[in-house]
Amino acid sequence: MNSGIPLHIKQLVKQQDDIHLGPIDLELEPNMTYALLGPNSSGKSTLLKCCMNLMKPASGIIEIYGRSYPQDEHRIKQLIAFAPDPLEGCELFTLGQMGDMIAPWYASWERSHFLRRAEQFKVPLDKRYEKMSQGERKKVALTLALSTQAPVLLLDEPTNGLDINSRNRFKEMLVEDAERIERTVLMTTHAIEDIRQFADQILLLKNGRIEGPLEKDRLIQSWRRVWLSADKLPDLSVIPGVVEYNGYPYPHLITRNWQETLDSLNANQIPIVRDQPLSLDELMERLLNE
Ligand SMILES: Nc1ncnc2c1ncn2[C@@H]1O[C@H](COP(=O)(O)OP(=O)(O)OP(=O)(O)O)[C@@H](O)[C@H]1O
Repeated sequence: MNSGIPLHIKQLVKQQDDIHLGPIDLELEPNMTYALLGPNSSGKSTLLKCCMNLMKPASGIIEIYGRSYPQDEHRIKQLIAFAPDPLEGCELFTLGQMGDMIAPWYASWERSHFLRRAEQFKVPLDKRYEKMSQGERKKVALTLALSTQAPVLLLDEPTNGLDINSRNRFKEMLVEDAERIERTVLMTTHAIEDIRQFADQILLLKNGRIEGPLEKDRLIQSWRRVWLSADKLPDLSVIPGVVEYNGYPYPHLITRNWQETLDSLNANQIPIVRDQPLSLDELMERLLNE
């Protein structure tokens, strides 16, 4: 069992082409899955690569269980695994060969586990990466990363290109692993289904800064669309939590703090006709655009 913070980013700054990341401060807890969301080209993959020391930040410190680059690189590489999108420099190798190359890095690598993952994904061990489809390539990256059994897992758009069966197998693998090993997962994604199925916490990368972690279930409870009686409309300035009000065709508001809004509507004797949570899709869009 490792002690300390699985991934701790302190004051990271990175300039990459036309994007500027940072300063970023972030602490990830054990046994949590974090979904890192952000617009295209906002720097999500760049941040993951910095965590693997595949890209160097201009400044800042990245610690994995208290160990930092460059002095602890060897030990860190046993604690963290990365499924990039795509795997670079692997065109001529097969999954079997890549497994053999990676295995010595990880004390926790088990060949039987690796073979079972490959079988579950139905990805061939002897086909060269360059000849694989996009989905097969994704399964190679996931098989390798999961087989390390490392306590910190970085996944770049893990379900992008996966067929329905593979997606379900991937979910089963994460659940199965979570029952056996302590693992913190940080995944970038644009897929609402990934957020729904996998994420405990949401991280938003906006304008180079991280917002969050935001607890997914709490967000779902807090954000709500509320329809009001047209007879008695509120003075919105006195209702806390309201982020939007629309009078047509039926008066309704959107709140980011349902409990506070509810209490205030009740206190002001404003009748609620109906209320419902936002869809995850709308919720994430609003968070990203806020
Ligand atoms: N290998 C590279 N060489 C040069 N520039 C790169 C490279 N990879 C990414 N960039 C640049 O870094 C910036 C951030 O890209 P990054 O891939 O980190 O964004 P992202 O948020 O993961 O995007 P997406 O959601 O589209 O995958 C972009 O401006 C991109 O052009």
